Amino acid sequence: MADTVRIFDTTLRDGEQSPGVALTAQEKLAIAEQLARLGVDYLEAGFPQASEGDFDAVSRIASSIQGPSIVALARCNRQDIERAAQALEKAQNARIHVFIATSPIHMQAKLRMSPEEVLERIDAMVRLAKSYRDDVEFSCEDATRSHHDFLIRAGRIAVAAGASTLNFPDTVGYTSPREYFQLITAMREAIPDPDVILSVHCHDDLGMAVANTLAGIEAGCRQVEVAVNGIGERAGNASLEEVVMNLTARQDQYQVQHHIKTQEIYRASQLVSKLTGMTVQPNKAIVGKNAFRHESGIHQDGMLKDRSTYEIMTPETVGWGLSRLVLGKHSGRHALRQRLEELGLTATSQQIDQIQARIKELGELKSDINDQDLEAVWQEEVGQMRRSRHTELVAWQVSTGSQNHPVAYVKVRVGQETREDSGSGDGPVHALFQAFSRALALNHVELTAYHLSPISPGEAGLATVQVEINGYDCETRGQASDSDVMKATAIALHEALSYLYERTQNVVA
Ligand SMILES: CC(=O)SCCNC(=O)CCNC(=O)[C@H](O)C(C)(C)COP(=O)(O)OP(=O)(O)OC[C@H]1O[C@@H](n2cnc3c(N)ncnc32)[C@H](O)[C@@H]1OP(=O)(O)O
Ligand SMILES: CC(C)C(=O)C(=O)O
Repeated sequence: MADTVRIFDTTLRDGEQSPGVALTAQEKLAIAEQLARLGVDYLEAGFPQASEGDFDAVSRIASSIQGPSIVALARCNRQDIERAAQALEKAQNARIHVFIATSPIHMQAKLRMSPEEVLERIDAMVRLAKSYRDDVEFSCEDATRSHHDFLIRAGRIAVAAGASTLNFPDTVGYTSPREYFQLITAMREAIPDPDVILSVHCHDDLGMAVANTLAGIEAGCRQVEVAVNGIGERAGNASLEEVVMNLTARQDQYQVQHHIKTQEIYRASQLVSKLTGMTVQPNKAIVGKNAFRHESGIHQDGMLKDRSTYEIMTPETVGWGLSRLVLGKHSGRHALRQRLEELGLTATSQQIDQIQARIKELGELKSDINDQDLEAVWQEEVGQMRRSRHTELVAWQVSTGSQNHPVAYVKVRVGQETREDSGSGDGPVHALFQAFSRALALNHVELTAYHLSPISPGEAGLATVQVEINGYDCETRGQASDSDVMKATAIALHEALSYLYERTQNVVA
């Protein structure tokens, strides 16, 4: 184990701190399931004290996800730690992650605490966390702008109080590989206990997060905190896929093992991108659309003669799965099942029928159904984005143009009853929203956000629509993918509003 680096994924905590990203508990569960398939050792599910939604998401992940140890973040105060412990109650394996800043600027300007007060707080709060969970991690926020002597004192106190992992974050993405190597080396010399794991958590403000993380490993860190697609606060965190593939492709250099099933990387990247709405740049290492594409003649010639002339790893290693079966409207159930299996997705016979019907509809519009399309359909028919089955969308219609005000008509089935209604609005989305609200007799609802993202930019693929609706003391979301943007909009609106309808009728658990 000494030479195994633990992968601590913080996509759902620091990743969700990306400006503009807010995931529902259901979306977090879908990502958590994929992270478990990916094989992360630690899954930081959130910061329970931050909101009821965060608490709920951490609790749901803690009670349903098997495999990784589930982590909850807490400041060095009693309420945060108790809330984290409560959220983790049902987890088989769990860790409380306690942090406080140790740099002069953070202690003086932000915490307004003296260094001695900070040390006392670490001692008391790590002990408190330890009283709830055996596994406690302590992080010195802004470690790379902290004095080494102070970090050593803080680290020793945390270990004496029960922490078994010490994390030294480069919170503001300020350090360099050489400097970070020196910092971690100094910590390892001062705290040589092999049972205490040293950890890195690097931000990308100067584009150095992955390089600094690797320097930390070279200096002896055996835990890395990373996020899928490198998302996170400001410029983001070190990207999971880049760190892991460095360790894999450059085994000769780093000589450490990890537990990641690299074939699950691409799917994790796609899911996170889709649910967060943060698109992956085409030239992004490992998971960008162009990462394994070769354009120029000399490269293509080399590739045809021997792939290793221009590929230091194969796309299959990270799950790009070069599809050997082209899916389309003529595809049968066997081909669908096989491709789903290749993608690691399971479905019952009945679900395969539903997926096939959707694929045939899509195949009428698009000749080449790609894996993203298939996964989007799978998510909606089988996965965590499964549609509500309590109310059914029977029909919808929207009319708009330069000469007429946008109007919409909808027909929904609620139990045995069929309801029809219409609405008008400033635009077609608003008109549909009004029509659904009326049909479901929801008087106090507001459409607060509408996001549209093409899954395959530039291609005739599926567009994903996400809507957010407030009402009845609840904030809910709907999401749907279709090649017809208005159809996706109608399905997403119906999804979110029927959830609210079910709440008002107390059908939702
Ligand atoms: C580096 C990181 O990524 S740290 C994690 C960042 N993540 C988040 O902030 C999650 C989202 N945050 C939130 O929802 C809110 O900030 C909450 C619920 C946590 C706190 O909200 P509020 O009580 O309104 O406080 P606010 O955020 O304005 O200020 C933070 C307070 O925590 C204190 N604090 C900050 N870090 C710590 C810490 N590690 N330990 C103890 N206290 C801390 C600050 O000094 C400030 O205290 P003050 O109110 O006495 O001045
Ligand atoms: C809470 C810690 C680990 C953090 O996110 C940071 O310092 O960036």
